Amino acid sequence: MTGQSALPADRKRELRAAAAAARGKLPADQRNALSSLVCRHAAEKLAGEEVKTLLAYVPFRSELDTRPLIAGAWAEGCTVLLPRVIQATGMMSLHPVHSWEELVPGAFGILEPAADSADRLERLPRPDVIFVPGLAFDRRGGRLGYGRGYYDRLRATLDTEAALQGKDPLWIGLAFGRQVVEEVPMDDHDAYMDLLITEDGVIDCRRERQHGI
Ligand SMILES: Nc1nc2c(c(=O)[nH]1)N(C=O)[C@@H](CNc1ccc(C(=O)N[C@@H](CCC(=O)O)C(=O)O)cc1)CN2
Ligand SMILES: Nc1ncnc2c1ncn2[C@@H]1O[C@H](COP(=O)(O)OP(=O)(O)OP(=O)(O)O)[C@@H](O)[C@H]1O
Repeated sequence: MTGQSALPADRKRELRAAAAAARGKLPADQRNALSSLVCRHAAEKLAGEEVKTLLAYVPFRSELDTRPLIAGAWAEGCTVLLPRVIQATGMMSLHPVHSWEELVPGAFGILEPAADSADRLERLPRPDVIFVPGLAFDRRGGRLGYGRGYYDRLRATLDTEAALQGKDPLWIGLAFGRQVVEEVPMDDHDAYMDLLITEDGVIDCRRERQHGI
């Protein structure tokens, strides 16, 4: 990693580049092995939580491969929602997906539900769990994404709805252990994770924040 600059925006940019490079250096076979470990920890966590609906993401570039987690959720009869990026507004719409065949390459080449996918979040049960991608995380639940704020905006939207419905989804960051850093610089709008899952297991970020560690 390079030395710290004074401004959070500069530090984020530096960390983004370093984290993307570190993740990209993982050979594919290791990435697959670590991904299945992370997915196994995540599935175990879900089994204990009575999850009916979850929001997942389909990996791109050298991201952790979440596909075993999605396939496992289908097998368990969970409703799996996947996001579709709406570039014009910076928002994401959420759609139930039942098979890989329903996906098409969308913005940034990420596999997403097709644009004409009928169901939207408004008419759906809210996700009980949200799996969040990221370039880097810290143990307190700090997260660094690609810098477009999609998940921060989703959080803001869901928080407004939660105030009406009284139900908060569990936010879970998924990452390789090498993506966990000492501290991610966080702005006011940045959403903290509740849990972070790596190949080493589950980190309760809420507890880490409470105990100031
Ligand atoms: N698998 C997956 N799906 C996801 C996300 C993710 O991180 N992973 N996102 C999480 O938010 C959203 C997509 N966000 C993205 C934001 C920026 C870039 C991107 O290519 N950025 C340029 C930086 C320059 C620029 O801003 O154009 C780059 O990285 O080269 C890609 C995806 C929604 N879906
Ligand atoms: N709730 C929000 N409403 C409007 N704009 C927001 C909101 N949250 C974040 N933004 C904007 O999004 C931009 C990117 O934020 P940030 O650098 O934290 O992205 P990120 O979390 O790394 O990216 P991503 O979530 O796409 O992976 C910032 O310019 C920020 O002002």
